Amino acid sequence: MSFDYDYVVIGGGSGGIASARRAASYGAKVALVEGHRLGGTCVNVGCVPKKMMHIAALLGESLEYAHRFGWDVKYGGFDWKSFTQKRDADIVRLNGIYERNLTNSNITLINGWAKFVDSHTIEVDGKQISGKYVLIATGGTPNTLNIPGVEHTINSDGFFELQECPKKAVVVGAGYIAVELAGILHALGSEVTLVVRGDKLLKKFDREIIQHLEEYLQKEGLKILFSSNVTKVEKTESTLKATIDTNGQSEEHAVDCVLLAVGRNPNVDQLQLQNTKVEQGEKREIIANDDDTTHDPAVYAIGDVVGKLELTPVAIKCGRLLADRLFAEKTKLMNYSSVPTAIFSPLEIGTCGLSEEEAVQEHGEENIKVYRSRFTPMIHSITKKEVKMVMKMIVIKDTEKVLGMHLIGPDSAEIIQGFGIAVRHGLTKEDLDDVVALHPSAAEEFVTMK
Ligand SMILES: Cc1cc2nc3c(=O)[nH]c(=O)nc-3n(C[C@H](O)[C@H](O)[C@H](O)COP(=O)(O)OP(=O)(O)OC[C@H]3O[C@@H](n4cnc5c(N)ncnc54)[C@H](O)[C@@H]3O)c2cc1C
Ligand SMILES: NC(=O)c1ccc[n+]([C@@H]2O[C@H](COP(=O)([O-])OP(=O)(O)OC[C@H]3O[C@@H](n4cnc5c(N)ncnc54)[C@H](O)[C@@H]3O)[C@@H](O)[C@H]2O)c1
Repeated sequence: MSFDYDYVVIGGGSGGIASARRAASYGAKVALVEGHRLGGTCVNVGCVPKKMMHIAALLGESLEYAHRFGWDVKYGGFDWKSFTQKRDADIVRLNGIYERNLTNSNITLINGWAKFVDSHTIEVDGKQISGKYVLIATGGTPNTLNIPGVEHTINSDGFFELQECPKKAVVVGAGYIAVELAGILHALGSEVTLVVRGDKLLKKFDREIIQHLEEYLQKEGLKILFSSNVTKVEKTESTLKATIDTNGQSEEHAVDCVLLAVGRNPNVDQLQLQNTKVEQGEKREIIANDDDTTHDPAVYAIGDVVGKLELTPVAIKCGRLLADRLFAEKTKLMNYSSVPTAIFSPLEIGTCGLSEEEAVQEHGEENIKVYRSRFTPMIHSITKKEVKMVMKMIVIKDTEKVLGMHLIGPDSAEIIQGFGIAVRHGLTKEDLDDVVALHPSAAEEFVTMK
């Protein structure tokens, strides 16, 4: 049987582009179909614009601190429009780079939404193409709530379209996106209420670290309502009215923005998967095996659409490893354990491996040991801001093999990327102690813990 292409990739986001380019580098004939903007969620409405806003928030904080370090700073406030225009222009620049990279890799870019005609055949705007292998890398879309007035709310996509900083905002959710966007909005001048269904933020993370975050955010003036739900949103003449139910008590809040960050759904609606043998799970995610195969032998799936670990570097790595296996006879599979990750809230959290709670559950409390360090970061010895840095290392008691490392404080994302190597490769506390400390730094605590 002959096909138009060796590899047809649906979705030009983090995973799709990485897989397409790796396949093309081995000489495969590749087509990539993208219905919207190249770069997908991460570049257009995710990691990249979010991180730019995180930087804007941190710079605002630095301005506050600068005069305590002797600088004469005139503080004129934050110009949301000017900043967001520059942010968006840079994203357009990135879209262009992605397009040029595809062209330079001899990949055929097809603009439009793909649907399956059969396992090997895709239709885009009435035109059909076939591929020996087809990759689904269509990512996800924001979830919503079934409440009256939901049409007046926005999600994370809408957040990046805001033309001005809302004076008052309600953010619903307790995951990565809710915490990051609430924290960033607060730091950029919004009065934020975070509405959390349960009794904690980020429930899969190390509890002690998250407690520190919860206390910090509240001390900074961000209001967190636990055991709460937004039950209704109404549009009034000048603002929105959000009804928030807390333990059965209802209260109305006049706000400019209600942002829902209540999880994401796999982006599968347009694919017409019924024309393939692909099967889906409870949340409609595509069921993919460890080698990214689906129930259809011609179709593979990676990234957010399979819902295993929704992070850009995970989608990229999966995409590249898959291309290695399909077109270069390599065998390596994705390893989902000990993936480092960060929260930019904007106080940073870095984490890799098991939380203390997970370690207790997996190994038993008597078999683990926790090293901790809690100190004032050097910058705050002068700013006098009362905020501590907390670092934790969880090890197996006998061997002192590192199971997890977690920290909260400035530069935590940068720090955990390096120390992730220790967790991923099963190093021991002794191995870490063997490394000479870099002084003065916060990171040195991880090689000097007692
Ligand atoms: C607000 C936010 C912040 C985030 N921050 C981070 C972060 O800091 N770090 C991190 O690691 N991760 C972050 N993420 C997660 C990260 O963005 C995703 O894990 C990553 O983008 C997933 O890549 P993907 O290739 O699976 O899908 P995507 O990047 O979503 O790409 C899928 C692409 O497929 C296209 N598509 C869909 N259906 C079709 C179709 N039928 N035909 C043609 N094209 C189609 C879409 O238009 C899209 O461009 C964030 C996400 C959000 C929402
Ligand atoms: N810094 C980063 O790396 C980063 C940043 C943003 C997103 N991401 C990735 O994107 C994924 C999606 O992020 P997310 O925040 O949308 O999802 P999430 O799974 O992290 O959190 C979803 C939140 O929504 C809440 N929720 C669900 N239904 C609800 C309801 N009906 N009412 C109230 N609350 C409800 C959940 O309790 C949870 O707190 C993350 O899991 C992460 O992998 C990563």
